[in-house]
Amino acid sequence: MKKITILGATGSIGQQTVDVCLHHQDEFEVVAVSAGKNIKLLEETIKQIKPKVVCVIDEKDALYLQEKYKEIKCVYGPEGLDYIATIDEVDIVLNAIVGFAGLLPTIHAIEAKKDIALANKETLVVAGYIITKLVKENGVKLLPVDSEHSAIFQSLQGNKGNKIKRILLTASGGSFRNKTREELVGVSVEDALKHPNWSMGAKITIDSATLFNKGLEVIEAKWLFDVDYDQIEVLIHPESILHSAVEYEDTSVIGQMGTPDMRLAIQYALTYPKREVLVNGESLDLTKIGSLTFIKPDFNRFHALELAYKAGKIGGSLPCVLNGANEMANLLFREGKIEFLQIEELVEKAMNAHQVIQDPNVSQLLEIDCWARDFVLKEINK
Ligand SMILES: NC(=O)C1=CN([C@@H]2O[C@H](COP(=O)(O)OP(=O)(O)OC[C@H]3O[C@@H](n4cnc5c(N)ncnc54)[C@H](OP(=O)(O)O)[C@@H]3O)[C@@H](O)[C@H]2O)C=CC1
Ligand SMILES: CC(=O)[C@@H](O)[C@H](O)COP(=O)(O)O
Ligand SMILES: [Mn+2]
Repeated sequence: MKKITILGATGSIGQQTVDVCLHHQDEFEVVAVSAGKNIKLLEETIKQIKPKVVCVIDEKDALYLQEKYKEIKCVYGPEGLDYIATIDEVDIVLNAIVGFAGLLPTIHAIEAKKDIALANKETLVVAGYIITKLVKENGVKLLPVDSEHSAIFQSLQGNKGNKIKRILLTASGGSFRNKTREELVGVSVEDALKHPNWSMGAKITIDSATLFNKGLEVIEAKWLFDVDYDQIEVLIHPESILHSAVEYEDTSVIGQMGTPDMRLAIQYALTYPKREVLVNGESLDLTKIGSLTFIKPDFNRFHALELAYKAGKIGGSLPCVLNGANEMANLLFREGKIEFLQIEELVEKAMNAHQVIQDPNVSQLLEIDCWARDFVLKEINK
């Protein structure tokens, strides 16, 4: 029986993880779950999976839950997250928290020698050099959940010792993939939230539309697979069927295809190296799809992608600035306070205003993240 903590259990990935675990109750026991503020969904989740421990953001929610569910231990805040990320009996922590908030629990879980199934890509973007070092030192597994990185990971199986020539990282192009840059002026939040192929949380859906999601994934791939940035090629692939691929030295390209269903990537991270039945999984019918399209992204149209390559190549504290500024700008757009194209403008301004620090430690990263968010807020209030 594998014992699991799910961080961010009330989110899109979190709920799909719950679904996977419910379908494999003979194999997985969910010991602990965390939520943010969605207490109603957390209560439904508690009834389904009966965890021993739950964590929420606010003390008042923890007190409410503790009163109602006396058999469960209810904790809260950053200390609560650290607690459930490090419970003795837990084998693997699936981190599906959105944003920078996922960093510290990942670090603490690794230090407590837990394997990590990582959906929270922001962890690797801001602290890839710290995380990969900790993973080695603590002898734990870091298993990708992000669909592209799961595809790459799957394409690497059976090829130990063979050098990667290139990674082909596919991108749907997001909600506005058919619009020119001029047509992006004045686009609505509602339209930006309509992803063509995936149903996901709001932040990542906006990131897909700006292509910051793909930019974050480029940096995520660099750390997960130990490649140089010029070995990572992004391809716009509107059908989202080839989830990514690896080219080897002999020019053979091995990829992973499937219908867009995150439960596969989640399940593979939890059952690796075994493959199991994906309950209600839809088989891919290539004859229905007919043809697959691949287009080289134009950096002028998808400027966010260019910014992410720049941040990744310069490295140090710059990816943390890109991430923090993007998180704030993404939120301001969703709140109707800025225009869509201002997201990348604000991120670029923050990057330009920042004095890069090489190898920042965790407390420096916390400060830099705050600085980048404040910078964006000050810019829009000028
Ligand atoms: N959704 C997808 O298909 C994919 C997502 N990912 C990545 O997975 C991560 C999660 O994405 P997704 O599931 O879409 O996001 P959601 O917004 O749907 O869920 C986020 C989860 O994190 C919780 N949360 C939010 N803020 C905090 C905080 N400050 N402290 C603690 N918990 C918090 C939320 O709680 P609550 O809602 O209760 O407030 C919720 O449980 C992201 O990093 C994303 O990039 C990667 C690939 C695909
Ligand atoms: C499902 C998943 O992994 C997302 O990160 C997805 O990749 C988003 O689609 P885009 O390719 O549009 O960014
Ligand atoms: Mn992805």
